[in-house]
Amino acid sequence: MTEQWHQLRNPGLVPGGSDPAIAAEQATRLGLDRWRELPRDQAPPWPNQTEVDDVSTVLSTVPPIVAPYEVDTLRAQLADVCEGRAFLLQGGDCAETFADNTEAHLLATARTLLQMAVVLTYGASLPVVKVGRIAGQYTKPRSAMTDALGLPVYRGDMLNSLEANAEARRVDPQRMIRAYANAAAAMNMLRAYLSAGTADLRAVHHWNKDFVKNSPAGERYEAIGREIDRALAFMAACGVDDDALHTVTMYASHEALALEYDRALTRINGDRAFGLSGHFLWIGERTRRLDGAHIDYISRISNPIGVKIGPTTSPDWVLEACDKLNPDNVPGRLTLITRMGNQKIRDVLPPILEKVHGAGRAVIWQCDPMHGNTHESSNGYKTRHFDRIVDEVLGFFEAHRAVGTHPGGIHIELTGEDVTECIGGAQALADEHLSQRYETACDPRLNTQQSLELAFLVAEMLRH
Ligand SMILES: O=C[C@H](O)[C@H](O)COP(=O)(O)O
Ligand SMILES: C=C(OP(=O)(O)O)C(=O)O
Ligand SMILES: [Mn+2]
Repeated sequence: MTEQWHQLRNPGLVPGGSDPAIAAEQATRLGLDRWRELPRDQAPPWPNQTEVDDVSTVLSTVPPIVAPYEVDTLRAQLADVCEGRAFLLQGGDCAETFADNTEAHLLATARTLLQMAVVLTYGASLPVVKVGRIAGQYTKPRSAMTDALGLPVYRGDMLNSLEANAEARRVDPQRMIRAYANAAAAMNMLRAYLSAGTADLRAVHHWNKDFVKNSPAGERYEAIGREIDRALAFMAACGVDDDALHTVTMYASHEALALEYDRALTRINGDRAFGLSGHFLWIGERTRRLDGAHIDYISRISNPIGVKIGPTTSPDWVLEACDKLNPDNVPGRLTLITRMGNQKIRDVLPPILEKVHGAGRAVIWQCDPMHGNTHESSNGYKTRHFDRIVDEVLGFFEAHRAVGTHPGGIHIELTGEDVTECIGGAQALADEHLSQRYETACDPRLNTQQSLELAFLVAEMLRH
């Protein structure tokens, strides 16, 4: 067993790793707390700093949610995405909640992602790296500080409660402990199920065949379904019975917004810091100022990281972000998640791609077709139209084709349940259906059928 193996799997065994004085000195050297002095958008209105510090102390000694070697493995797989040899599928709830952190909900999300991944693998003829918005997606940046009732806005279960009264909306530091416990339990369950045959490729394809059979738009997807069938039969005939067909790795990601939480779950390994609250952490559109706290924190951890970029992003800003977040130009380190809106992507994205590609920067380009396409329905629901979502992905592919860059992946808000939150799709959901099952704690998600339909459409785009 090599020294390196030991260090990666046993952070506590790193010489000095469990000594608080040495850990503090290393943290200072790595600048892990510099963010505390910087401007910070969307800072939680903590009622009591002493309580935040006490909770942080507790979280700084617990076993982390993920392990450093997993984080490094994901970074290596994302290097393949960056270099055009793989595709990245990321998805899950906009806001996970403690109440919905159930076996059924987690498995439904995982199952939907796996179903989408099989279709995309076939469409791209490339491996698909699977990352959930899962096991820790418990914070939300908001556009307004109060809601329609005049109450302090809901900021995600890690910070306050969705319940509509002033006391529930008070930000409570103890919720970080509950978030940790929920994330740890979710990660534990996912690891167990996904390594135990639940994710068997044939079973997943079988679920997809059910979708094709039952979807009103099934005919359109039948051809791809049949081709996958043939490919599986061919592999079986050749005697391929690899572990890869039976087990799956799903990585966990969330927005790094409550920096106290992510910092407390940061561990030092050798001379590197790892944010071990999740494998992949991203910074949102509302908190990406380059001189701000969020960008500073994330610049100092070794994880693969993402930054959302909206329609006002300039090519120069992106180059500066690359300098700051990936100065060594390591492939797989930085994912830029474009969320421009279907009406803007074709204008805003190409000049960014040209500049960044021209400068030789290693970047994964991922399309979030959700956050630029939100509107209010005629009956007052926050919703998204399936056609606009598909059109933004199409615009993303067109831009990459024109510039010659790799459309690396998609980032989707979805659930494996039959909710009615986004309109359109083969089920033809319309405004009047939204009230039937509108369950999201924040943004509208694609339901199972809409998610699979999107996967089939993206597979078609990948093939042509
Ligand atoms: O998930 C993203 C943001 O948190 C969300 O879109 C903000 O929603 P709001 O505009 O309702 O605050
Ligand atoms: C907050 C989110 O997105 P954005 O930062 O792109 O608005 C999100 O992904 O839920
Ligand atoms: Mn969202």
